[in-house]
Amino acid sequence: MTEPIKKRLNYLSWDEYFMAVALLSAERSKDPNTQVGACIANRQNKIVGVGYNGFPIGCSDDELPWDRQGPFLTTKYPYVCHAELNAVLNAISTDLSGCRIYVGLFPCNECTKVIIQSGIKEIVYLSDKYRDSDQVKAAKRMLDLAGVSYRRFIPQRPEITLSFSLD
Ligand SMILES: O=c1ccn([C@H]2C[C@H](O)[C@@H](COP(=O)(O)O)O2)c(=O)[nH]1
Ligand SMILES: [Zn+2]
Repeated sequence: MTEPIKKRLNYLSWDEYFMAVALLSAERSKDPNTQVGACIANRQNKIVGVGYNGFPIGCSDDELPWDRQGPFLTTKYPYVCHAELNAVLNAISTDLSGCRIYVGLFPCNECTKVIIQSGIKEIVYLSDKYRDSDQVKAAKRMLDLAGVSYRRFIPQRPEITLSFSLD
């Protein structure tokens, strides 16, 4: 008798899958300093929205600045749409009740307002590199008040490799 073929065991967990989609989406970003991606999953573990940070539709990447410093209007900050905002706006529904959002970077206060208002109930993040900023402090204050939970994604593997080779 031949042994039955066993299922593959090295498959991605849901958390790994959605975080990987967020990180892949971030690869679309043209921000030279920080590329952020976001992936929204619903209660059935279906992806309902993805996004990354970039300038608004119709606003040429060649016209607007990517600078971080200098007078406000000469920097990227007044112009760039954040990944979480884009993911919510790209979502298939405006009602994201009970959904989770996977993000490469802890959301700022403005994204947090969008996340709360959309009905998203959990944030799973990778980096919290701006944890000491007022924006992130304000974000956490609002999330705590609104009962939106957040947890850091703790990788169980160092990387996921994708290959475009056919064989
Ligand atoms: O909630 C957030 C916060 C920031 N971003 C984007 C906006 C910018 O493109 C970069 C941050 O640039 P720094 O050079 O690190 O200041 O990240 C976002 O998408 N979501
Ligand atoms: Zn933001």
